[in-house]
Amino acid sequence: MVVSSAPGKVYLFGEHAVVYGEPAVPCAIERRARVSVEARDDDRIRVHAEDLSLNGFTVEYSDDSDGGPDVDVAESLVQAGIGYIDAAVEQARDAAGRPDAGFDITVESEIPLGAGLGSSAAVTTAGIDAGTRELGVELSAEEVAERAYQAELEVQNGEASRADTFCSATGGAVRVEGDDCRAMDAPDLPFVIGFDGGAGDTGELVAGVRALREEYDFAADTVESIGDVVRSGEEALAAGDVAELGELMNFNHGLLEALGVSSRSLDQMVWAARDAGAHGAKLTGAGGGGCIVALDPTDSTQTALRYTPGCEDAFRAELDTDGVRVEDEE
Ligand SMILES: Nc1ncnc2c1ncn2[C@@H]1O[C@H](COP(=O)(O)OP(=O)(O)O)[C@@H](O)[C@H]1O
Ligand SMILES: C[C@@](O)(CCOP(=O)(O)O)CC(=O)O
Ligand SMILES: [Mg+2]
Repeated sequence: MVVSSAPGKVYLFGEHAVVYGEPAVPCAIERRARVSVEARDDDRIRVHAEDLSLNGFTVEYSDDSDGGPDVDVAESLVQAGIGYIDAAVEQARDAAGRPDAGFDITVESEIPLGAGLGSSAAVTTAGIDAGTRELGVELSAEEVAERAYQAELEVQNGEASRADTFCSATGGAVRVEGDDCRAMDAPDLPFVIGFDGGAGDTGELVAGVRALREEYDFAADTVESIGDVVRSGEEALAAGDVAELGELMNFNHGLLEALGVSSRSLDQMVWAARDAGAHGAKLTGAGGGGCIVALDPTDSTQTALRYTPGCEDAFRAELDTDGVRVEDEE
């Protein structure tokens, strides 16, 4: 049995635009998904995922009953929910040259699902690491990142960047531009996260931006402008200029808003953070609902968010310099 864990992330800058080759800077945070994998004697997969509830049903997914998954919801919903785990299993089988390997899998996560904190990348990355180790294969963080990217690409219908998976695999702050992924020096940043309790569908939101970009030249220009904001953000990061970083985060949020991926509750939380004196605030991840990230070294933003309509939870997040790692091996 092997347990591996991998961190979630916030985007300081660049989500969505990164899908079209612009640079992005995600930062791993100390909230992890843990995946435990135990090889079976047969070729079956059994998944226990406490946090994955579909229409209120907790998922206990197994492919060993003739009637399909062992839950009381439509199979298509289960497949959508379980897609990342399935894709991680395929990657682990492929890496070990064991196409028929069966596993019992348990997923536990501190990362809200579909909220822009990269739960899918963390689960996929930890799953591939634990699955390959259980089969006696040890991959480097970069190899896990590559396979996790292929898995996300498959589940998200060919629409994914390397940003989430590389960040989750290596930890720290990273810079991703197309296939070029590298670690970045970053000062300790005072992240505050606001969560509206909701979720957005990454695949659908990415498809929406693609459609806008194809329909309007100014939407394509907006995507390129996000790239310009990221390049300025890199300079501010190198200079440790937190006030400038905040300004640029505000700008980045405005451009994402223009691309239609914000929501009323995300905007309310962004404004509450700015009113409370945060250096800046923006949505993180695909949007549609979920989380915002603000920079504030004081408690003001967290307190203000707690009283903001639409905000369900507000918490601080520390940069996690650790990427994917083994927690337990028997
Ligand atoms: N704890 C978990 N257990 C099982 N699957 C999970 C878990 N967390 C995330 N996932 C998978 O990731 C999907 C959410 O990913 P996504 O829409 O990309 O949002 P995000 O990556 O921002 O959290 C879920 O629908 C599910 O398939
Ligand atoms: C919108 C996007 O840039 C980030 C999605 O992040 P998340 O899955 O919402 O955490 C898509 C991608 O980079 O694959
Ligand atoms: Mg995701």
